[in-house]
Amino acid sequence: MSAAPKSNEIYIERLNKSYSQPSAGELHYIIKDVDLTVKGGEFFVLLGPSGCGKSTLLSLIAGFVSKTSGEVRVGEKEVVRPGQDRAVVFQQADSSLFPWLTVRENVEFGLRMKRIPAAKRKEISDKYIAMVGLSGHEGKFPRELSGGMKQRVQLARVLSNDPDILLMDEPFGALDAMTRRTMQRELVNIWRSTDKTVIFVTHDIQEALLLGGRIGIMSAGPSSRISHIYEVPLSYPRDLASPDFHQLHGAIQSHFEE
Ligand SMILES: Nc1ncnc2c1ncn2[C@@H]1O[C@H](COP(=O)(O)OP(=O)(O)OP(=O)(O)O)[C@@H](O)[C@H]1O
Repeated sequence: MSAAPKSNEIYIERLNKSYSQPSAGELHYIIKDVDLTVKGGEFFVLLGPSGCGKSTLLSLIAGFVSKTSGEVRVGEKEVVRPGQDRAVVFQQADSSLFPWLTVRENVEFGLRMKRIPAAKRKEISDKYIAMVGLSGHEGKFPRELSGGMKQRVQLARVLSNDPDILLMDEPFGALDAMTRRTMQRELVNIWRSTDKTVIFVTHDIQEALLLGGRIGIMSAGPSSRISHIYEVPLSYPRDLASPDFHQLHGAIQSHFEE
């Protein structure tokens, strides 16, 4: 008898998403026949050119958009709507933080909704605010924070809700290079200290190689699919200057030059 699927595993089978094109009156496939299994606790990167359908695939897993056909399951459950088991981190923290709430109030928002008592809320928010390096900034409002700090608040809020799965859509795309590197390091540390499954969308090969245990290459759309999956046999923290890193970078780059 096979074991039941873990609640933080993601199964995608023959997944299609199409929109009808008003002019042609025919179906326009954004993604077509996508098959993917992401194991529990895995850090999986979706890499592809702009407009290929990465965000669409992530939104299908999040339950924000409905599929045209095929299957998306988390553990044994079919995804039909957003759920507390899956949290999404977007590129722009501005659109997800409440401007009238402080850092701590933003981080505790979901806990308050779940009616967690104040002392427990504080314990949890303290932990994640410290984890993302924002201790001492608890009383500030989003307008008083830099872009990188706002992104950390978003991450702390998502983590404090303790989702099994983190869906991240180019979360560091708007940050300057130095902050981005810091956030990448912190994310890897956080992921390694938990059992969370991460799906991370990017179009940056270097970022994919710094973070991912596996990297799924999405072909250019329309009718995009995952054309190749790379295993990344490099230990963390990844060394940008190592020959293995360089060699994998070149191999992945070649997919986008064909
Ligand atoms: N609601 C919609 N109706 C019609 N087409 C859509 C809709 N949403 C997305 N698309 C199209 O789907 C395609 C994929 O978009 P998506 O945002 O998933 O790509 P992406 O790979 O995440 O791009 P980027 O890296 O630029 O963010 C694009 O051609 C986009 O125009």
